[in-house]
Amino acid sequence: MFPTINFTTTSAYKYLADHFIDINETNLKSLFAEDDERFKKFSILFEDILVDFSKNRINDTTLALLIQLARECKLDEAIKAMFNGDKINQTEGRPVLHIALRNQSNKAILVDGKDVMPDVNAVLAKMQKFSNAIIFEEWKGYTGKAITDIVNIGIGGSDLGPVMVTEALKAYKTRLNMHFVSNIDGTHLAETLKSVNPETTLFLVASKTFTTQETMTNAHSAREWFLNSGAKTEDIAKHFAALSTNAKDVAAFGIDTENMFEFWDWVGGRYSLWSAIGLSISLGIGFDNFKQLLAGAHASDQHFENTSFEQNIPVILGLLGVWYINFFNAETHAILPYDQYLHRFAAYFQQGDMESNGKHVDRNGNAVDYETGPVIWGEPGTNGQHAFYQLIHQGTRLIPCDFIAPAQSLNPLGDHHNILLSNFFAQTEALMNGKSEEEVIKELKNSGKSESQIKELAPFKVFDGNRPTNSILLKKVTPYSLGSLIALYEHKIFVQGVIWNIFSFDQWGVELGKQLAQKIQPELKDNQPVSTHDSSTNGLINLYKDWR
Ligand SMILES: O=P(O)(O)OC[C@H]1O[C@@H](O)[C@@H](O)[C@@H](O)[C@@H]1O
Repeated sequence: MFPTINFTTTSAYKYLADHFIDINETNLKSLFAEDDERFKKFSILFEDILVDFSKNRINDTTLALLIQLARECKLDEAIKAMFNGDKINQTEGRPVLHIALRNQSNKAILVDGKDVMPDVNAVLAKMQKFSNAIIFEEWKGYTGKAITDIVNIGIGGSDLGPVMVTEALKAYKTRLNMHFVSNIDGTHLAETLKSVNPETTLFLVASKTFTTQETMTNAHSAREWFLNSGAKTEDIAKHFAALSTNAKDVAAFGIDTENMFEFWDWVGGRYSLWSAIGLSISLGIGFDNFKQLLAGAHASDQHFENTSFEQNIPVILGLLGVWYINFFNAETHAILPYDQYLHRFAAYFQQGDMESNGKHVDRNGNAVDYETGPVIWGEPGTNGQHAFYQLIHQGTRLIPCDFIAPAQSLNPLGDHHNILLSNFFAQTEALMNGKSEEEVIKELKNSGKSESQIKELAPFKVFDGNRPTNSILLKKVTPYSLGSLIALYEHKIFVQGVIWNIFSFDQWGVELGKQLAQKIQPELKDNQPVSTHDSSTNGLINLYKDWR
């Protein structure tokens, strides 16, 4: 296991703390003015993805110190440990091997002395065969009709990845209509079932554990709906498949284990879209495109594993995050894709990042005395511009943002893409440069305002600027480039977890609410008032009982 180091005790941290005082007084604009090479120096081209991090509040010294910090925290050893299959998810005693799921090199990866690749490849082959049978209409429903609709029932990692990717790659869609049901709110399933026909619908019950309450409740209700439509129990085999690590419970549910697509406990839920959980992706965009997604992610894995820290995108992005969170006290990080297809990208990484790095104890079990994972949020541009960008431009908080855009549109339509991209370029420029009082006054004068009006209005129109952004420009959103992009973000989260000395691959924080809900559920069966909770919880439950 790689060593546990409190990053605030490293020499790099101390140098960074001093250096921060200088940078905090330096303006990004002047950093650009001083250095013609800044863009060249602070951007990385990786295949068809350009990551421009030059509009960050850094100079050569900052970057060198951040990299020293990574070295002192033994990031190199941590990366090796993950790729080696060491049990780095220590609190659950498991390795972390989503990289094996997309290991196109087929190099052996050992878990407890056994190469996992033959099993990974066998499930991929099964997914290919199944996807093709459904897409090309060899597989028929119980009345002999081809499948037209897929309903994926899952939540968290068994939902967000497939939703995000099938939306992002809609332009590559097969003939199948995709639906995703996650919420335990009956509305989600009921509304979905209104639009599908039991004879032509395939349900994928996606759950790593196959015990998640929301998913199992939705799956049982879907089965009941199917059987109520006139189908028989033996017809379930044609209309239900399971994506899970839990063969026993899959069989108990009544799903033929022939229709079970397996994965393993070394795949974290929020890192599972590359596994059998990706079956909905493979059905939605075709297996060859799913393979391309894996290939793109594999390229990023190799980049992460083999590139020097100075040129390593996840390392740089991760360290920049640490710089803002731990030195500038930034609390949030916005992900802003200028691509409608990527509209669930930020939502996906809310789980990816916040469930991974929302931790308050270090790897020794001690409470940390520094901040860890940020709040991740975002919406696609330009919608965000007309909603919350006001706060990013003129609010009191520092919000580092990632701007993401493709150079080529998948729907070239008049001048739309140039307009979209002009906004993409303009926003980061505006956030960096801001608008000085002088400029504002000049502008107001030119618009014919009086001296007193100018004096009155000017303060509201000033933009401080100096607000940091990354620009990620993709040539085009393809299965391959999307796979690469997702994996770069995954590894960024890993880098930050190592610096913060926390376990990024467990998620104990989701358990308490689940436990309490299980205690409360039986109390809701009758109309007797409850008194076993605090007065607020009692009051709410009792009013609910009155009102329902
Ligand atoms: O895939 P299953 O096991 O249904 O879990 C679904 C989700 O449950 C949550 O409570 C978390 O643990 C997530 O990490 C997970 O993705």
